[in-house]
Amino acid sequence: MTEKSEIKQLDEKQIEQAHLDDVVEKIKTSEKKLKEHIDVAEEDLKVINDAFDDIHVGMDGDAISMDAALSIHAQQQMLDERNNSWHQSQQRLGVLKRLEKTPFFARLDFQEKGEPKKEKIYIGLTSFTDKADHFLVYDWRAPISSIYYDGKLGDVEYQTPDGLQQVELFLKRQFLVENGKIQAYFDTQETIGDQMLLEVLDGKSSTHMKGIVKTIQAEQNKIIRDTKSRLLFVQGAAGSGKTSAILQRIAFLLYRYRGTLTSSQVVMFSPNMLFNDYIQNVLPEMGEQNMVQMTYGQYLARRLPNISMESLSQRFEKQDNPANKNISKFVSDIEFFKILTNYGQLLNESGVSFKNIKFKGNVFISKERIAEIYYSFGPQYNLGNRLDATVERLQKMLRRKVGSEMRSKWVEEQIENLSQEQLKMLYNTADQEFKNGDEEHKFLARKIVMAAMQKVYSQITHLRFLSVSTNYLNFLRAVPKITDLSKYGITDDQWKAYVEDFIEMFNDKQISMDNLSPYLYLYDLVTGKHGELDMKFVFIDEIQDYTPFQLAYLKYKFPRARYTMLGDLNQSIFTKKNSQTLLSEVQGLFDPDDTRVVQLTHSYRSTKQITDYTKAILTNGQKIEPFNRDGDLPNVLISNDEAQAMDNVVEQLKENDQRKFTTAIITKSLEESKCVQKMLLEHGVESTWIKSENQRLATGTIVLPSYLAKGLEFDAVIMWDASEKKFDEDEQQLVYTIASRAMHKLTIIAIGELSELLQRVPEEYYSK
Ligand SMILES: Nc1ncnc2c1ncn2[C@@H]1O[C@H](COP(=O)(O)OP(=O)(O)OP(=O)(O)O)[C@@H](O)[C@H]1O
Repeated sequence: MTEKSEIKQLDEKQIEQAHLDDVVEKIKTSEKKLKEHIDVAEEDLKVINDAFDDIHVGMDGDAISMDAALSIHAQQQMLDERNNSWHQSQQRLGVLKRLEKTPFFARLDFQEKGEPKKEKIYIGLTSFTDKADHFLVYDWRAPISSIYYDGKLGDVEYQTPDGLQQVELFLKRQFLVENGKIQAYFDTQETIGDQMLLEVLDGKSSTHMKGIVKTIQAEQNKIIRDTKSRLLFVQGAAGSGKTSAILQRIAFLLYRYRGTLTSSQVVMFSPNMLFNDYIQNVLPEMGEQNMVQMTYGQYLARRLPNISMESLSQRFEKQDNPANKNISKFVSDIEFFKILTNYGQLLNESGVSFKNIKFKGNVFISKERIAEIYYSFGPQYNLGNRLDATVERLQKMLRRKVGSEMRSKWVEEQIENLSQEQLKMLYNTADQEFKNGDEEHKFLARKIVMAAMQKVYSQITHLRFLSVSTNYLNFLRAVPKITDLSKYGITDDQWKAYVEDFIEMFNDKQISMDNLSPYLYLYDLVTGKHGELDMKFVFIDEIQDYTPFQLAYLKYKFPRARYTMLGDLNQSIFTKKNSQTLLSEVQGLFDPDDTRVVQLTHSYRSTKQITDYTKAILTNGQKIEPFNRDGDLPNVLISNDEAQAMDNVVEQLKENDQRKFTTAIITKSLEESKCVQKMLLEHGVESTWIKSENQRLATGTIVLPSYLAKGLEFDAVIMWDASEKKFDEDEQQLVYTIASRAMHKLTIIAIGELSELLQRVPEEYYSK
């Protein structure tokens, strides 16, 4: 830089700083007003609450006058309103506090086509006005802000709710602001300058994910602002910012559809609960509420509270023989979903199984009778209303039985044996009078029968007469008759064994992941449950670990939602699926005109050296472009035995600690992670063993199995035991997933010979 331009920069920086100071002042004024507002609201709340207490005190006994009831209602309404307003003000105050530290991170100078004047705007985390329509800061999600993320200088356009708008862009300036001070600024020609991104990416990892508003890349911006697609399918390399982008997308949607979309209408399915914890701060930091968040397993499991399903580690460590693999593939595919859907239609004519309804140990309404009733309704009925009509009929039958049951022996006996205490309980009032003994007898008999029948009544309403498991079993048994299993490389005997397996597990109150979704789908079909119509956006992260059946089922459960599915077909660690087929199967569920597929190819997480190395692990992977950030070559440490390998780990940890890197030691299995943590302790090294997804990430060194590392990242990763024969050829994607968690430093530990999967990485990509 010449001396002159340096001075110019200095002046310019001072001018920008003065402007920033001015904005901060105004933000502070606004905060002050808001605080006053909050104080008043709190005072009001206190007054209303006190008044509430007075009303309660004024009530005598449990009888409550109409006036009091009305008054309570009015107070409650007021309370709710004030509470809401208090809550909103608090939230806004939180956002302003953050804005105060970094009021804006970018400036745009432009002129709209057809407008006489040039404009200058600043962009920040949220909009800020000091008077009506006078924007000192524009929200990063405002339509105009879009050109900051994807426009070059010159003629550019951006999408507004009314259509495309054209502008000429003269200046795009980025600011690095810390605690209200501009540290540096860059004027960039293209999209977000690499310089700024480099600053951000060079930072350290943490136990919680960070937002990326300041440096959203053009390719990510497309995903974030998409409002058209019914299915937005994002394939992105490890570390390409898929998760980051969708969290920004959720924030964008909540902004764009403010007033019609609430955070409870957005659901995100994530790979495990550890990951949920990892990302939970991103939205609140942008002043938005978190969406509904769960794992697919959790979503299903809550419907079968008494049955335990396969855990992540069981799923991961299951050793499948070839026959099981074929069956697993068959029951996971769309074809199987269709078979089940068609089977559901056949059930409208015959085949649904029921259980006897019992009363006092005897069959009260037999299953055959129930089936007769169920199929007595004409073909215009579907499964759902057929069941409703049956319930109604059964309840009617129950009511009709009351009379005859009242005359039965057990009732007689019970009345005779009633104690005074019990009698009192049965009477409506303590001094209830009857015309004669007969009337009293009848009264008591009815009471007793009704009480006993209440249980049956609720069994009927809760559909206990429907045998869900038998119906599922019937279906499984019918499969060989419906389709030719040999087409899928499955013999009849193998299928029989699969069915037997289901029975055995079910008797043990367990169900496999393969059976779980079809089981619930059949249940939904029979009970006629339609999905959750109110859900507007569904996000599915790590899509490669879902089966097509599961995705089809989710689509059935959220029929009106728009879907964003993201994944890295290079990281299928559960399904080991051929990536392209998954994509085409998913696309088959949606209208092609409403589908958009986006590829993110740049990998931001890791240094160029690490990305080059991990990329070389994949033999036929998706496209990956490293981001040009410099670091060490990955180091591969090969030792003769376990003790030496452990020494290597300890040495590496020391070095990482010195460089202030947080290290994760990632092992293949859960068992190994346990051993490693124990051995570390024997060496006097403290670490946290993450053994279940219900834990939280800890600071300091952690040890965890591969399948829990999904979606996470760490300054440094030590891959424990990439020895020969440790990984099968089809576990390439698993090795890739482990290695690609590293941001700044990757170390591979092996004993004896290095795994074949890593031997093919060219030598120039690592140091030995
Ligand atoms: N535009 C960006 N600006 C700054 N940092 C970014 C950007 N995009 C991604 N990153 C960073 O890159 C890292 C990886 O992002 P993220 O975890 O979202 O990727 P991913 O595609 O979900 O990865 P994976 O599939 O490996 O789990 C994170 O540290 C994230 O903050």
